[in-house]
Amino acid sequence: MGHVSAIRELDFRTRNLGWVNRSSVNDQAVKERVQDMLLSRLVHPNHHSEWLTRSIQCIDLTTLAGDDCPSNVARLCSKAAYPISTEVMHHLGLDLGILTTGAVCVYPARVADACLGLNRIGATIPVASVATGFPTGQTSLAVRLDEIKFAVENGAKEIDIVINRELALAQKWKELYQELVAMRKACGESHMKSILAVGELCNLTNVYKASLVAMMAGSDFIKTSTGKETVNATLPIGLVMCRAIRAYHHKTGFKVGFKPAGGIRTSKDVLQWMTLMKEELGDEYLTPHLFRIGASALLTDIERNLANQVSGDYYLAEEMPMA
Ligand SMILES: O=C[C@H](O)COP(=O)(O)O
Repeated sequence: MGHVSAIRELDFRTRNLGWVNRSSVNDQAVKERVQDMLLSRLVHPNHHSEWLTRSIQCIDLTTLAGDDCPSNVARLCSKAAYPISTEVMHHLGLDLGILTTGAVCVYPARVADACLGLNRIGATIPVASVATGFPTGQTSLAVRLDEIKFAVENGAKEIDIVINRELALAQKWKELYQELVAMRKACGESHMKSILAVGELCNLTNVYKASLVAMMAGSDFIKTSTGKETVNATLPIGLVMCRAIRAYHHKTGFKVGFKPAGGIRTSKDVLQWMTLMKEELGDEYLTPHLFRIGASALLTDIERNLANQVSGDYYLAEEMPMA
């Protein structure tokens, strides 16, 4: 059962603020679990190519710059549709066109350009839009909801909203839940990915509580960061969010996806994040309907690593096509 369609029938019966208020996180145990994972659970080098290729399908290929324009968004769309070179695809035994990124992610004003860019090359990759005053969310709720509607009307199938940090820091979980329910409604048929901006939530207990509230309000994904905070996606924070996803699934039966984002730039980073997903949530969470990686520069590094497997040469980032 899909979370989005189900939530309408639910009448929000999954809201359980008592559970939120009672929750707490043991920081030391989180640290030890992550250290153990990094020491003993990482992917064997023989499987790196396979895992890196798999990771490409989970990337939300992102551009969120003040100077974004139709031409760089069109290039992003081509890169999303053809993420690695023909030569590397051939070496991996893959047909051209079969491997794409999970989505392209842009500002609301660039959604129409992204839809056009993808249509022109016949790609059916979803367009994700950030919204609700990204990255800070510092505007009225009415304006934040209008921005969601604008992105949806322009063709965004996924909306990456930011939560109201003030409400989370003040422990106003009911008010945060109500805002998120309003955002969920504004998203309509489009998926809602809720960005917690974890680097601004002060502690891991707040990260866990905000994760629960976002899921109770109907988020399809919970996402770590905007990429604009001082602290973005870290493995301890990711572990806490994965545990919240697991607990929520056990209690309600809903599987919510996870999107680490911000500062994920290397193949080594992505292999660590994939290990976390596999260890904490299982293989099913290594697929694009439950796992996305928000990244602007990661794909180039993956491409360099895959090209190295083919030729034995190590290329500079600028030597990669459309890097
Ligand atoms: O949601 C995606 C992030 O904004 C991307 O962050 P990044 O530029 O650090 O990869």
